Amino acid sequence: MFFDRMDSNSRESRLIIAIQSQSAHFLELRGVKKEREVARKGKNMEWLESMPKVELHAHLNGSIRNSTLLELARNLGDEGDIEFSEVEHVILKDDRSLVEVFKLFDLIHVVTTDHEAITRITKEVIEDFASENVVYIELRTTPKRNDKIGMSKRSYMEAVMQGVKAVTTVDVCFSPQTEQLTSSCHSRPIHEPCNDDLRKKIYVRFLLSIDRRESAASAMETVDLALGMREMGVVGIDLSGNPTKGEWVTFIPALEYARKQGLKISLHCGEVPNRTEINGMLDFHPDRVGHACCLNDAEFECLKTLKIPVEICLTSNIRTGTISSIDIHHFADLHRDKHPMVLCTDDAGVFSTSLSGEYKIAASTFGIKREEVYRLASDAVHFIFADDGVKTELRNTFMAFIKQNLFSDCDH
Ligand SMILES: CC(C)=CCNc1ncnc2c1ncn2[C@@H]1O[C@H](COP(=O)(O)O)[C@@H](O)[C@H]1O
Ligand SMILES: [Zn+2]
Repeated sequence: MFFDRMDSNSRESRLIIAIQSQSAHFLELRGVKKEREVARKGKNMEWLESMPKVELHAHLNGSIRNSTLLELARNLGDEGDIEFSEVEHVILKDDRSLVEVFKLFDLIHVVTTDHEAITRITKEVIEDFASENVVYIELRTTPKRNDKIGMSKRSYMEAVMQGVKAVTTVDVCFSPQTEQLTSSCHSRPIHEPCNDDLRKKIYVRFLLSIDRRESAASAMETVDLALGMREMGVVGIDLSGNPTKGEWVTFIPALEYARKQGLKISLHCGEVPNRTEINGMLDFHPDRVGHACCLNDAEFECLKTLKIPVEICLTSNIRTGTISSIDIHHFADLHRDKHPMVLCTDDAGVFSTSLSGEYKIAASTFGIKREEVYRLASDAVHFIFADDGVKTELRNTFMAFIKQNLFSDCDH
């Protein structure tokens, strides 16, 4: 009953879906075997947990804890709003195709889209990332309107901000304005892993997402909202959603307006082999792209020439079959060419992963040495959308960590 919105409306999208589901079984088997291998190799890599990390591609609702999702669904079931037994297996299923992932998102949104739930999810997601030493995160979320419960895009975002303020287990710096004044922000160094007595600290910034199913006017509303929330840490706009729906050209006016007003732009690019769209997006020259999986040789060369930083989401790509096997992932090519890129989770809850886990997979699959992993993690600071003050502090954090861990006995 939640899946009505998932109908595929074009011949092209039906074809893509058919191809992907045909190969899904084979890929799943291959994927599971590979994942086990990677987990075995990555066993002694706890140091990745304590390494400071920067997360630049995390969808708020995709990062929800499984336990929270189940609890919220059960509550709605108790109130008679949904049939819990119908949705439980959808939540608990582990391997999902691209189509199934978007079905799950529709379900997640039914369960999470009220102010209280959004506040809770935001708080938990920030705490979870901070607990694995993520020191800077750009969380992205799609502001939603639901007239039935009096939710506007603005009140949705206010609920998100309440969640940021509700975090108690770590220090959160989220507003460029108040950061200058708050003693716990710029004046105090970020938690050093060798000193567990210090409270952890995390910088939080937001990208507002435009869902590909939205209209041009609705996208413009999101951009206006983002512009009005810059003092609350909104730094950019993301275009995301089911890549077989909608057309990216619909959103060009809103994205151009956002850019003109000083917001940064990240686009989900090349999740499916849509040549016109991939080329259009590269021509637009966004500040970053997510995924960049289905680029042909010429497009890949163009990406490299333009030096557009790529948000790489290994587990997401493998789980959804966007990339058939981890060892042919374009991470290796980009890494070899020193192309700007950053490892990210995409949807840590939906894909049961973590940022440390993504580094673990990259290090063990592609044989990257510890010093090189440190470089990869610290280079991410170049591509963040926050201001230079934050960049400087993050650079110092990484330098201190690397010094301590390469030249001392602090045991990790
Ligand atoms: C199947 C597949 C390739 C998934 C992985 N990558 C994704 N691609 C495009 N949009 C996404 C992806 N993961 C999450 N989203 C977007 O983020 C939303 C969830 O977070 P939020 O409600 O914006 O807080 C989803 O509904 C979707 O619009
Ligand atoms: Zn994404």
